[in-house]
Amino acid sequence: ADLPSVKILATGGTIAGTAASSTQTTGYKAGDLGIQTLIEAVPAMKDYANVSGEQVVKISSNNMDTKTLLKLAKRVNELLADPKVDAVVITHGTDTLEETAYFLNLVTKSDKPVILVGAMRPATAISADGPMNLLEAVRVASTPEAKGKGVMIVMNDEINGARDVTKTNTTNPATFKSPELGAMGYVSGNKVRFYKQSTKRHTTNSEFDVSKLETLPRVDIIYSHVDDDRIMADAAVAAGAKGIIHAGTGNGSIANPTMEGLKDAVAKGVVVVRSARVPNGATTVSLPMWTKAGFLESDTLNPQKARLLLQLALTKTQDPKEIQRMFDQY
Ligand SMILES: NC(=O)C[C@H](N)C(=O)O
Repeated sequence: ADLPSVKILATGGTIAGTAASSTQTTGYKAGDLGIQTLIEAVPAMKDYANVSGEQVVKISSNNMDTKTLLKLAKRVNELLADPKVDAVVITHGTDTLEETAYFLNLVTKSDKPVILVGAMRPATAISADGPMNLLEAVRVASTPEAKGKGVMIVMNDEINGARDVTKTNTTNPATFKSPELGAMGYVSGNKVRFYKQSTKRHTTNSEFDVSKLETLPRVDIIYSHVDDDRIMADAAVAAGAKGIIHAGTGNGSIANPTMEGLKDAVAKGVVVVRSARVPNGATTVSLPMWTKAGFLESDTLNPQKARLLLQLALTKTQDPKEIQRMFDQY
């Protein structure tokens, strides 16, 4: 009775996936099972928390969209404003798990724990990873130390911070890692152990607010490559993009023809941010002409997270200096 109250919001994903046989680990139906079935599969959760569930959507997370992100964020804020709710756990597909986690890290108005969890094997598989992951997510959510650390992903015995975590393997259960910057903690045996946390702004220290938003500005990602040209930049502008994230080669480098397209985009009022297709390291100014062109830099945010930050930034300002400040702080 004295245990914390944890609300589990379910969105679908492989953790709720079903396949025809116990050996099938690809080609299954993601998001098939409802939240009640997931809760019933892990009775041990009641040793750590009073859990209750709520189904938000039932999707495979490759289909996540702005509408659902905003709906989820608003519901999380509503629940955490309730003194009877101590923490929220969100079950989610792994494909875009890092994006939803980072988005919530920026817009959650509470220091109560918000933990995202998924699975790489469907619920019907031998050695399905979902039930243990869910138990560990609830355990972390119920730990007093989890408060105020920002949104986290708990999977495969690791606690990773929303800002630095990324999916690193297409099929392996040990897929969520914070390369180089490292995990925040472990769920190890009977202990939840924390070692570090991000110094970046998040949750109660964030300036972003979704409470009055119905949509977000369009921001496209351009992935650079050998033989790159300006066609994607022109297409983004034609589609009405208010921002472009350039996933550059190396330290956010840009091919000359693409550079021309992006310069024209800036001239039309589009905010261009240099990120990188390289998984580690901060994007810094390596050529003065990129600064002169008005391009901003994403720091260590990968392109998909830089996109979300730019979308939120554009709900507040168009001023490149202000937006660069945000990239430096979040
Ligand atoms: N492992 C998974 O959850 C993958 C699935 N396609 C999803 O993101 O919903």
